[in-house]
Amino acid sequence: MDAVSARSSRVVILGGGPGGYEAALVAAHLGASVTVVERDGLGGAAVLTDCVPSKTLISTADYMSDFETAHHLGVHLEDSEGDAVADAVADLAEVNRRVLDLAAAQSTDISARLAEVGVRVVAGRGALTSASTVRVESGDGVEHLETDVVLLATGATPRVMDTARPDGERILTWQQVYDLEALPERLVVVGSGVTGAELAQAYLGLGSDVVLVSSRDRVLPGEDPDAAQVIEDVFTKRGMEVLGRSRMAAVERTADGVVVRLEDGREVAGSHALLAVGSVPQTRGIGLEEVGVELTPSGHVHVDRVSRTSVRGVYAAGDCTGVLPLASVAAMQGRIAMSHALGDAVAPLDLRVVSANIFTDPEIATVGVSQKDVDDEVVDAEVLMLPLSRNARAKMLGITDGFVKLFAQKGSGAVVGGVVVAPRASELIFPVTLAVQHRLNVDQVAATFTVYPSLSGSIAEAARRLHSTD
Ligand SMILES: Cc1cc2nc3c(=O)[nH]c(=O)nc-3n(C[C@H](O)[C@H](O)[C@H](O)COP(=O)(O)OP(=O)(O)OC[C@H]3O[C@@H](n4cnc5c(N)ncnc54)[C@H](O)[C@@H]3O)c2cc1C
Ligand SMILES: NC(=O)c1ccc[n+]([C@@H]2O[C@H](COP(=O)([O-])OP(=O)(O)OC[C@H]3O[C@@H](n4cnc5c(N)ncnc54)[C@H](O)[C@@H]3O)[C@@H](O)[C@H]2O)c1
Repeated sequence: MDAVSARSSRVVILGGGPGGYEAALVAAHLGASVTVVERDGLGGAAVLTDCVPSKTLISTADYMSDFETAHHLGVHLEDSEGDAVADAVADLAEVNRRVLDLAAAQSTDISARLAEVGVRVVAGRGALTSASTVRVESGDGVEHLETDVVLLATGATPRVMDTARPDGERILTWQQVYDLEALPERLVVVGSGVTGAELAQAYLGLGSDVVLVSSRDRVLPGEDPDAAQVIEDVFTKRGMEVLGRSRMAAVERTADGVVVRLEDGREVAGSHALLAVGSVPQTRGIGLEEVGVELTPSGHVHVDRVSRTSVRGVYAAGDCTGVLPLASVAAMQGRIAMSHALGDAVAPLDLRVVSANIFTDPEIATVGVSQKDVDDEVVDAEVLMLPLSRNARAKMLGITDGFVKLFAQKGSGAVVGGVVVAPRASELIFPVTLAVQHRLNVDQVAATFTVYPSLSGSIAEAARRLHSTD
């Protein structure tokens, strides 16, 4: 499609999360007439209930943990009488108000940006009636939108088990915790994936007693094993009870709280339970199968690397595709879809260069190939891991847990991946991402100046130690 036809094209996007709204911006920029149909609010689950709220909550928990480590740096907190102050106290109602206000403000900013570029937003639930017609049900009735291009960006929703039904009061999904007025006394978090690990540590930092029910051998299965070990050690060191190899069978209300029944018969009592047992894509009941859009056995929309579905003119992006459930990937898939559909230059999605971060304390940031790829001999790489405890800046900052790990291709020395476990690892991973994306070798990274003293000095040092003398 040339630029003229892009200008006369109509695009309808189902879902206003990062997959949907980033695509809308690109399509509007290319001159298309764009409508976003959104059921719950612009920004999607990412902004309203998942990514943004959890990271805002974690910011408060991180701030609180600084008080705990203050004495290591020679700081003692006293009240006006000169008596030692034992604890900082989080007012959860206030914290949650801040979380929800910030999410709402972010959603408003997205609305303003879409309005600025002329995108029409329809509040309602959309469904396909053909590859070129979308039916929208809203408070105002039913509308049928004719279109040339459809983008499905309907996201995912928390998985609910029949034996553990959330009630919004004591048994909660991660989307329901922001209505709590007081801190749970004893929170049982079920599921030790990224969502469970991040929120378990957040509530521990805020002052709850936390039990983490993990069905696997260790927390954060699927992540770098060295990084996951550091995080599990930090969890237990700070007083979290981690129950490994413990699969939840059911969660029930009791007179004054909840009981989590494990498959092996054990019971874990708590004041509240937080279910973090995964998500399901929102792809059912919206006409996809009827129109011929192919779904995978898990219910995700099957897409190729330019976000095409099995039906011409219908694209999909984000968590409904299950490609890699990250806001950044959803946004990239959405942008790629629109560039492809509207005839602009486009490079297919490249997952090898996605950087991701787990917002525990310390954070875990990763990019490129993984330890598993190396162990499984998918990639022939040298691995170098450098603990941060020997870094001068880390000592000054009181950082005891964490490391930098680099993967360098044997022979060429090209940096093909890395892991950083550190406070603000999300910021520190960027130089490694640059190296991976632009195929810099370890000598190029090592020869780049770093500030002294700095945590990033350990990245250059790791590269230096990977220098090959063959
Ligand atoms: C607790 C948690 C924390 C996370 N933290 C991070 C993080 O720190 N960084 C990161 O990169 N990723 C994070 N993620 C992942 C990230 O939130 C998702 O990858 C992202 O939301 C996917 O965006 P999306 O556009 O596909 O879908 P969503 O953000 O889910 O948006 C989809 C939207 O579509 C709407 N919708 C659905 N069906 C219809 C319909 N039929 N008609 C109209 N509208 C519809 C929904 O109402 C929703 O608003 C986190 C996830 C969770 C669960
Ligand atoms: N910081 C971030 O970027 C961030 C944060 C949260 C989520 N995410 C994205 O969302 C994806 C999904 O993460 P998630 O943690 O929500 O889901 P997940 O599916 O990765 O983890 C769910 C965990 O619950 C466990 N589980 C399932 N049933 C159980 C049971 N009955 N008892 C005990 N444990 C049980 C599973 O074994 C699994 O480890 C991540 O891979 C990531 O891409 C990203």
